[in-house]
Order: sequence, then C-alpha cells, then structure tokens
Amino acid sequence: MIEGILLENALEEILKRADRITDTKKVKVEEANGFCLAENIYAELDNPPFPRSPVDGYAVRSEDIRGAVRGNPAVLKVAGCIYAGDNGGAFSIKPGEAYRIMTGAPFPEGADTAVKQEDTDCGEETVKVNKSQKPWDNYCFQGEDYKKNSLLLAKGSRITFAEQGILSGIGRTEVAVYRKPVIRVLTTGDELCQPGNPLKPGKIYDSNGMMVSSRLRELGVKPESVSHCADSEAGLAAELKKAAEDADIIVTTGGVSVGKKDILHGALEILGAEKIFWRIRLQPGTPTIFSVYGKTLILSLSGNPFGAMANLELLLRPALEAMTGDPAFAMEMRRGIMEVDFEKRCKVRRFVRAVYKNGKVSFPQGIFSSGAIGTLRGCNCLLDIPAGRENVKAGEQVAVWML
Ligand SMILES: Nc1nc2c(c(=O)[nH]1)N[C@H]1C(S)=C(S)[C@@H](COP(=O)(O)OP(=O)(O)OC[C@H]3O[C@@H](n4cnc5c(N)ncnc54)[C@H](O)[C@@H]3O)O[C@H]1N2
Ligand code: MOO
Repeated sequence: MIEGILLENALEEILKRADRITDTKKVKVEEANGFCLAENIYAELDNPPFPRSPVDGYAVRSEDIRGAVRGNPAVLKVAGCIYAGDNGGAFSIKPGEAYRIMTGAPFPEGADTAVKQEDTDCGEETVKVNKSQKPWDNYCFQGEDYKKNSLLLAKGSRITFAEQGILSGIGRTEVAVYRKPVIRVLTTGDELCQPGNPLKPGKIYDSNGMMVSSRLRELGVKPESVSHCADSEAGLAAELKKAAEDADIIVTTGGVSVGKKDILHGALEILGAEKIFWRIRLQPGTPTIFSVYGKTLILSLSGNPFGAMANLELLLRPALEAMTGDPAFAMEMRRGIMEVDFEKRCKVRRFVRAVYKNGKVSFPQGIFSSGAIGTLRGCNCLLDIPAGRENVKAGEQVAVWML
C-alpha cells in the first residue's frame, strides 16, 4: 500500500486496474442515450431514398422554362399534384408539363427542378412560371445525405440525441451497445440522517449520497444503488462484499481519516480487499483510499462534501473513460485569468471550487473548506493551484478543470 501519493501516480494506479468493459447488450434506440456503440452502423438505405423537392411549387423540366421572366412567363400544363408520401415512380413528366409538388414529395420521372410557387401564378390547370432555373436547382438527389452501405456511426462512439436520430432515420429500433460500468454508492457515518426524517441533535443530513449519485447520473452512469451504512467495520465489510458481487466500482464516502470511527480501514481489511493507496498529496480529499476486491474497484472518498465531490471528478472520471473508452468522461482543462486574489494556505496541490466565465475565474461568496457545501452552488470548475504555490493574484493566468 502506498501512503501519500501524487495525484498523477494515484491516477496511474487506478487506470492500471480500470479494465475496458467489452460485454455488449442490445438496447432499444430510445433507451440508448449515453451508451457507446458496440457495432459499426452502416446506412441500410440511401437518404433521401428518392429524389425529392425542397420547396412547395411546381416540378418542371428546366429546358421548358428557359428564358422565362415576369412579363414573359413560360406557360405549362399542370399534369397532376404530388404530395409527400406519394410514390414518385407513378409520375412521369412530358415536355410542356408541370406537376404541382409539395416539399418532401418525390420528383416525377423527367423533372430536373422545382420552381417555388411564389415564382408562379399558382395556376391549377396551367401554370405561368416567371423564372428560369438551371437543371438540379431546388432538387434533392437520392442519397445526397448518405448513401446505402456507407459507414454512419463508428463502433465505440457515444450515443447522443444525434446518433439516436440517425439510427431512427435508417429504421433501426435496437442497437448493440457496451454495457456501462455498474456503480454502487455507500455513504458511511452514524451522524447521518436520511432526508425526509426529523434531524436529531448532533446529526446531519446525508448530502453526499444524493450529490455523488446525481453527479454520476449527470455524467451518464446511473448508480445501481445508493445506500447508507452505520459505523460498523464488520457491517460495512458485509455491505461491500454484497455490492462487489456485481459492481465494477464501489464509491464510499466518509470514514477514511484517522478518527476512532474511521471504519473504512478496518472494513477493507475484514473484507480482504487490497489497499492500493491511502492519502493523496492534494487538498481537498487528502485521505482518499483506493482499493481493489476481486475485479471491483473501491474508491473511498472523504466524508467532507467538497472532498468527496472533487475527488470523484479527479479520480473517477478518468477511470470511467478508461472502462468505457468514452472521452466524454474526461475533464476539460481551460486557462483563465483570476479576477481576484486567492489565498492558498496548504503546501500541497489545491483544487478550489470556482466559476469560469468568458476566460475569467471568480469565486462564490462564502467559505471554501472541504466541509462547506453551500458555495458549490453555481460553480462550474475546479481551480488547480500547484503544490508549493502560495497565493494567487488577480490578473494571473491559472488552469481550471471544467466540471
Ligand atoms: N487528526 C486528523 N484529523 C483529520 C485529518 C488528519 O489528517 N488528521 N484529515 C482531515 C481531512 S483532510 C479530512 S478530508 C477528513 C476526512 O474525514 P473522513 O473521510 O474520515 O470523513 P468523516 O470523518 O466520516 O466525515 C468528515 C466530515 O464530513 C461529514 N460527512 C460525512 N459523510 C457525510 C455525508 N454523507 N453527507 C454530508 N456530510 C458528511 C462528517 O459529518 C464530517 O463532518 O478528516 C479530517 N480529519
Ligand atoms: O482533504 Mo480534506 O477534504 O481537506 O478536508
């Protein structure tokens, strides 16, 4: 077990053990958002599947309207009307004819352009066309969006609304995806009271359970369970063992420091988990423990809400990226200019909740200790102040990690 590790090395230790998940399953397209594709998706048809009109107007042969101008229009016989949904193969245009046509409707055989109805007299029997058009003006070609058998979506890509639209656009209702990591969240601490119950003296409401699970859901991995465990080493060991039956990752909060009820150490020992590291040289969340039990990674975060939250971002997101191959989990680093001074008291690398906007970095009003939760509101990044640095001054350029 490594005691006191740099963040970079802590990440290395985690990533070494964060194996890529290769199990696949079929899901309905409507439920596929956030999964990564486990198959290449090829177009099963041309899109559009037939040449179609992009305007409401008249399908014509461009040679029949050559030289037409207002005052000297081309006059054509209206041979019929074609609506979106009609079969274009059933219509064929002859010289001197026009078809009334709607947006999205198939072109009749032989027509090579559609004239907007605003450029005509909107005639029913015959139509006066006041404008000349080149062949293929206002003409959507079959397959112009994509051709049958072309690669539309590559295996491994994350499915968002756009991919779901594309899948529906080729008529798919199901798709093969990689299963997401199974995560179980356990909060610990006898002082915790679950929201909805009256708060007894000395107790506090459990906010970590909600915050951690909600953040995981926001990131795209809804935890399988969120539960609370009392401060009993044997009890927690049993809970961890049960959770590890199917979990790829167990996230715990609280009980990782040196207090008499900091039970993670004892519980992990009873469980027989291999402790990989304890204590990262950063603030907040210094006493984080990372251990492994069988194939399950156990990330034990500090009970202090900001310690838990910051370490979830810094340690779990890279692990999720490695397990899924999905770069959407990675944190984005930006550079910004400090709007005010910030006083850093610790020697280690420090992450501070902050607001990044238009290249400027500012802070919420209030306190920033790792036990404070109120000032998380509105923050969208973690300011990264390197080890050894002291105060950071207004006007300085700094690095922030976007949440
Ligand atoms: N003698 C020392 N004391 C402490 C050290 C140290 O090095 N030597 N480290 C401090 C640091 S840094 C941190 S961080 C905390 C970590 O403590 P634990 O992870 O063991 O967490 P707890 O003691 O269980 O809780 C800390 C704090 O957070 C509150 N908490 C816990 N769980 C929740 C929850 N689910 N929702 C809301 N709040 C929660 C808890 O009541 C405590 O106030 O240790 C320092 N001490
Ligand atoms: O490392 Mo702790 O989260 O600062 O208070």
